[in-house]
Amino acid sequence: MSDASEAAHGQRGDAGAIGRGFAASDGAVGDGAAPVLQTTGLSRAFTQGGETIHVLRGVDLAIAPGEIVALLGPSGSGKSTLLQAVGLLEGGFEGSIRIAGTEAAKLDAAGRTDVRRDRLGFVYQFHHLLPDFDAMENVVLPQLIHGAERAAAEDRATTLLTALGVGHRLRHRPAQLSGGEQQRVAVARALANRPALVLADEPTGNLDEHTADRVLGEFLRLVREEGSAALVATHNERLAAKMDRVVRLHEGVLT
Ligand SMILES: Nc1ncnc2c1ncn2[C@@H]1O[C@H](COP(=O)(O)OP(=O)(O)OP(=O)(O)O)[C@@H](O)[C@H]1O
Repeated sequence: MSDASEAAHGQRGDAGAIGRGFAASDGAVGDGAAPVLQTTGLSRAFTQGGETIHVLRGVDLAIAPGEIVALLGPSGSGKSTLLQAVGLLEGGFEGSIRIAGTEAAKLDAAGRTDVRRDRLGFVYQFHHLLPDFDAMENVVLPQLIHGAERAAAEDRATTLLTALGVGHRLRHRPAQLSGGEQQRVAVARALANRPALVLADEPTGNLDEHTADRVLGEFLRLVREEGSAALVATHNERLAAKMDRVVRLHEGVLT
């Protein structure tokens, strides 16, 4: 995937071909009862300056289709590390990650890119929108990369951006949008290709409390309407309580 298309998806990671259909699977895809995400014994350690930190120490997590799960934990507890692992953005972990039935360990770089593009949506604390493109194009581009026709992609972008309350800002570039508006565009982009699972890392962390509440409320409503599942890392207990389930990272495992 080119830098531009990675950025269009709001993701980073290893390279792979654009426009190839997602085919790799070893089982549960299409089975509505199967988890969209299942990690088993997921572990990750970092060695720095001779010291090894065991950040994840056997994380077992299953998320059902359409389920919205809050991932809580203090700073440094490993929330971002967990999201990067399940987003197939980082290697170096042990254990199993299955996304819609596909075992990540069995995928090569191109296969991981396909899963990210076809199954996952990403929202970060900072929007990572393409600065030279307006709101509409930021939501259209990932759909074009995914193989959509431009007219259909523009219709969907307009629908999503309007549902998020930024339908009057379609032709504004990111720098011409407020922080809350930028995050709403990032949410629309994450949902554009109807991902099975949205991974959100402090999606409202850079917004004031009032705006964070509104954007998170709109994010949750839209994710529910779209039928996607979500794993949302946050420090905020109050925001976490609005989700279907709360899991907590403590000393490398979920409690
Ligand atoms: N590439 C890396 N090399 C070395 N250590 C790392 C690396 N990435 C993360 N860590 C360490 O792993 C631990 C967990 O980091 P992580 O960013 O996952 O925490 P977090 O819960 O998301 O924190 P925050 O809420 O502050 O964003 C931290 O102690 C961090 O220093």
